[in-house]
Amino acid sequence: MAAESLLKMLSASSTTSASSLCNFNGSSRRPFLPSKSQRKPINCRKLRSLPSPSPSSVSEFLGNLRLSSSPQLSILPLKRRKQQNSFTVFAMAADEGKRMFPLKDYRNIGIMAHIDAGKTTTTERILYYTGKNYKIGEVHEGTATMDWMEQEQERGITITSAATTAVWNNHRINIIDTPGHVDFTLEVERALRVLDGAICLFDSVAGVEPQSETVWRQADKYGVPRICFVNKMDRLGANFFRTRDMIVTNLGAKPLVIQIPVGAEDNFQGIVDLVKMKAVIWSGEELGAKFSCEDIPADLKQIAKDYWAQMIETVVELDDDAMEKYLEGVEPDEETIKKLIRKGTISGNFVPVLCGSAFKNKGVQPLLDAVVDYLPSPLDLPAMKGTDPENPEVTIERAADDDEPFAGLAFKIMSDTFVGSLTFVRVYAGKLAAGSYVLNANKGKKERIGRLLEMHANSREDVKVALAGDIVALAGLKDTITGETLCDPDSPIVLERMDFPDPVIKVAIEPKTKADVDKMANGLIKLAQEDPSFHFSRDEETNQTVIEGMGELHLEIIVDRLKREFKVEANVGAPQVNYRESISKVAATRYVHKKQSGGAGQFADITVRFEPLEPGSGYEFASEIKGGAVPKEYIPGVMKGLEECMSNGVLAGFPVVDVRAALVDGSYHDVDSSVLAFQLAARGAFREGMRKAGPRMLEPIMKVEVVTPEEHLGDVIGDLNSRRGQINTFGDKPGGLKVVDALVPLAEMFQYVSTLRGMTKGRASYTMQLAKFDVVPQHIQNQLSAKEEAVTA
Ligand SMILES: Nc1nc2c(ncn2[C@@H]2O[C@H](COP(=O)(O)OP(=O)(O)OP(=O)(O)O)[C@@H](O)[C@H]2O)c(=O)[nH]1
Repeated sequence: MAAESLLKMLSASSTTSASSLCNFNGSSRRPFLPSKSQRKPINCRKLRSLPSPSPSSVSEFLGNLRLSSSPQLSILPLKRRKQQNSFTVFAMAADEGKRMFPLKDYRNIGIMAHIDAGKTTTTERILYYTGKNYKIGEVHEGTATMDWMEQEQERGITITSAATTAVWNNHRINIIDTPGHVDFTLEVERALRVLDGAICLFDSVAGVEPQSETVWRQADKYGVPRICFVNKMDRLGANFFRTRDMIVTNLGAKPLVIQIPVGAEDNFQGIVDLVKMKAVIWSGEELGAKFSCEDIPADLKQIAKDYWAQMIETVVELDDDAMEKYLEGVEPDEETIKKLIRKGTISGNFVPVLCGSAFKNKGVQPLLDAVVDYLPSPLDLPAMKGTDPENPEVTIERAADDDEPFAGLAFKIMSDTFVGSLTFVRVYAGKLAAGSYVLNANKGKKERIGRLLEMHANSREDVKVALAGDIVALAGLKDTITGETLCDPDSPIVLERMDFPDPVIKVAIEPKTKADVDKMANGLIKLAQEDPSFHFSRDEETNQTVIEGMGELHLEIIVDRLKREFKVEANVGAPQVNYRESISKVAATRYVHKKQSGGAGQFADITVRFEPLEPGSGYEFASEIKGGAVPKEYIPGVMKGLEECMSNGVLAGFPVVDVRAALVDGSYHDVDSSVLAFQLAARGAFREGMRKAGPRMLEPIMKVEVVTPEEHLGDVIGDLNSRRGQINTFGDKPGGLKVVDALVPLAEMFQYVSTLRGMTKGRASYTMQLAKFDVVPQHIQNQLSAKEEAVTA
């Protein structure tokens, strides 16, 4: 929101319904005071009197005004006239490029959860309590301006945007969006790549669910420090302690219980804060409901003591001094406990566990306090690593510091109604200025930064400069796609790339009319730019366009977006599995490419050894030539020839994976040899060598979890067996439900949703995710090869 419009809005307001929300940290939320050198008064308005300017309501009112505005602005109370019950407010803006929030007060976080665990509800509550975006709307009831209406309209977008900024206790919290559905695992992956810490949300009835396990492992992979929030404590069947146990058994993690619930289900009232050894009890369920800090209820005193002791014994282990004192009978004070919880969380020793009910507005403020207290700032994490684009062997580091050369990572591209397409960038080091040129280090191309936008809870704002630690959306980039590095052209660096999973499913798609042909091509290019797990290509044999993605839902959404956003009507074929091809043994082959048909001849002689690699290794090429048997200048020809073939296996034309090809020997002719001749020889060597190396087909195997009422259990299992499923475990879920875990080939899972619905009268549900690639049974491999032969004949 522009500073001027914020001030207009402020001066239009006369009262606010300040509820006396006590600050959980004990102190009131004091407005943030920038240092003198950072201040640049842009305007000043005197606000009229507050109805009851008690210290807490004044402080909260000011906090609300400030928090709902941009973090670039600060609202400062300068004068409070006791007799007149009024005070004066200044709005201040930091100079462009100067920090309002020191980097140590930044938190870049994501909220990760299984579908329906309450991520959206919790995020909404966080935005409410940090920005009071809805309250501000109420303040202006009746005085709404067109400006405000526009903001309101935009709110839907900003809330669903890839990142939004909020402020809590003088800390800037950037919240990065992560979806719950497994087809969009990639979205979670790329969010994890750029965030510094995460809240893992669990449904206290269901406990740790399959998608929570997946995102947990992803967070492990990126070493992301986490805190857990056991949500939905108000639901029938809520069980905090069972969820805590599942964090141990299902995730193999070490939970540190720092809160226990007061009551559960209908009677859920609040929490016991074990750090303070106080109960926090909410008096209502509505947004902004009051809470009070009280003594721990008598029936919880013992259990609170036990968990307190567990917590203390765990944290003092991190500090010799604290441990020694504790052994001597001196309990650590609150500050020390918090410091040690923070240390252990950031180093991954344990995960603090909290609880609440986002829906009933209980537990959200302490959760925000925990984000500030325990999750890391960019300064707590190691410097970002990258490589020199000219020399990938050379590692370069960029510390989180405004004075370092600029380096940022594009982690999401999103179409936007207002500015076309937005590229979300995490700035790791240095400064990024609107209107400047940066280098796309992956492509070696310069890009001009048109606009820089900061997304807030209820607004978006043009900023001139983004600083280390910021997450901003850039408008106007032409060539940059997700996962690429933008950097200072004078100090190039390629940051560690994100891993993008390869698509596992594909469908043919055909424009309905000629008019749709160009529109479809344009739409597909844009969608593939946004989403690296979506690919499209032209199948030369069938002359069809093929789109590939992570699941049926993923592709359904792509087709739907083509229709809605790009106005393309298309016919869509049946989904097919993206098989892979690999080999089972080592084989070497010699291939001589020789042609003498008048004019210059062609000669290349190579020996290539093909070796199977570990699953997930992809394809590798190596030259083991000694003594110049194949001159250096011809080796790229061999590499290219082999690489071309790797997308087209010898069995049924599927991509080849987990293979190492080593050029081990060869010979050449002074006149007739050329790069092209070696390229053609490599193709011949591939065809022959792969056949000798025991080629085999691999298929995606899904981990499927079905939750069903007991009476349909038999049908569900019988059906999974008929789909080549391998049942792994059975279990119980609250409410008399049974849970079945199985591994089933993706090829057998198309349209499973409707079969399951029919079989159980809509009472069962399932989730599935890619578990591994496995060898296709011989009879199915034969069928697929025969099909391929028929197409190519
Ligand atoms: N009883 C109860 N219901 C909740 C709570 N939090 C969320 N819900 C409800 O659970 C359902 C799912 O909540 P969402 O916030 O949409 O969950 P989500 O994790 O964002 O879901 P996806 O975006 O689909 O992954 C909604 O009906 C919410 O009202 C809670 O604390 N208690």
